[in-house]
Amino acid sequence: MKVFKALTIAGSDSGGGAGIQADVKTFQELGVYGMTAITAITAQNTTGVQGVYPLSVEGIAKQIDSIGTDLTPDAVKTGMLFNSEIIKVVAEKITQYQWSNLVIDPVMIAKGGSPLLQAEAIEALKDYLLPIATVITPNIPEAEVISGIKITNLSERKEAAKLIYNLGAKNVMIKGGHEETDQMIDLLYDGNRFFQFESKRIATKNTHGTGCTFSAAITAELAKGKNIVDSISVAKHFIQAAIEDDLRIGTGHGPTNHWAYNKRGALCK
Ligand SMILES: Nc1ncnc2c1ncn2[C@@H]1O[C@H](COP(=O)(O)OP(=O)(O)O)[C@@H](O)[C@H]1O
Ligand SMILES: Cc1ncc(COP(=O)(O)O)c(N)n1
Repeated sequence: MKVFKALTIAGSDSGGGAGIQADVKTFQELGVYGMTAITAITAQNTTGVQGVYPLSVEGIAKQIDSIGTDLTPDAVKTGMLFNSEIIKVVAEKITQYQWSNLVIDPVMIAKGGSPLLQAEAIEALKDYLLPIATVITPNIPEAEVISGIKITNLSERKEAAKLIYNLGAKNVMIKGGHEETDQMIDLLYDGNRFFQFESKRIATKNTHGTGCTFSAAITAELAKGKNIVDSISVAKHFIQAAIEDDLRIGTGHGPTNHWAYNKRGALCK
C-alpha cells in the first residue's frame, strides 16, 4: 500500500482548533500520514491568544532536517511562521530538500486580533516563500497586505490575485470568508484562468481554524497526486462539512469539526 505523507510547518494551538493540531487532524481524516515541524507554541483557546512563544531557528531547522533525512513528504504546508528569520530558514530547507507541492497559508492575525506574523516579515514572505509556492491561500485581509491593494469586491480580488501571482506563486487562492455575502466564493487564479469554488455561507461564530483546515485539506489532496483544482474542490467540501457540523465547545470562536466530512461519507454508505 502506498502511504501518502504530508508535512506541516506551523504554530501549535493549545486549544486544538487551528495551527498544527487542525492540520494533523485534517491529514488524518483525509487518509494522509501527517508530520510536523513546530515554529511557535501559542497559549490559545476559543476566546483568543494568551501567549506566543517562538522556537529557535536552530530548533525549527533541526525538526525539518529530521524529516528531510528520513521521511520524504509528498506535500508540505506552512502556517504561522512568526518572523522573517523563521521564514528564511523554512524556505532554505524546503529548497534544500527539493520538496514540491508547497501550500503557503500566509497566517497573519488570529481571529481575536492577535498578530501571528510580525510586520517586518511580510517582505521575507514575498521574497523567499512566494517564488517556491505551488499555491498561496490568503484570506482577503492577507491578500490586501501582500498585493498592496484594497479589496471590496470580486473584481478587485481578481486584480489582487494577478498581483500576487506576479510575485511568483504558481497558483493564488484568495478565500472569501471575510466577505459579507450569502454565497461564499473562494477564488483561484492559475496564471491563465480564474476558478470559483462556491458554497452557502453558514451563520456561525465557530470558525476558529477554518483557514488552517482548508489549506491542510488542499495539502493532503496534493500529496495524493491530485491537481490543484481537484484538491481545492475536496478541501471546499471538507471545510463546509466541518463548519456546518460545528462542535460548540468553549465560550468564544469555537473550532470546526474535522470528523464531519468522513461522518457524512459514512452516513451516505
Ligand atoms: N461562515 C462560513 N460559511 C461557509 N464557509 C466558510 C465560512 N467562513 C469561512 N468559510 C470557508 O472557510 C475557508 C477559510 O476562509 P477564511 O475565513 O476566509 O480564511 P481564514 O480562516 O484564513 O480567515 C474558506 O474556504 C471559506 O470559504
Ligand atoms: C497557531 C495558530 N496558527 C494559525 C491560526 C489562524 O487560525 P485561522 O485558521 O482561524 O485563521 C491560529 N489561530 N493559531
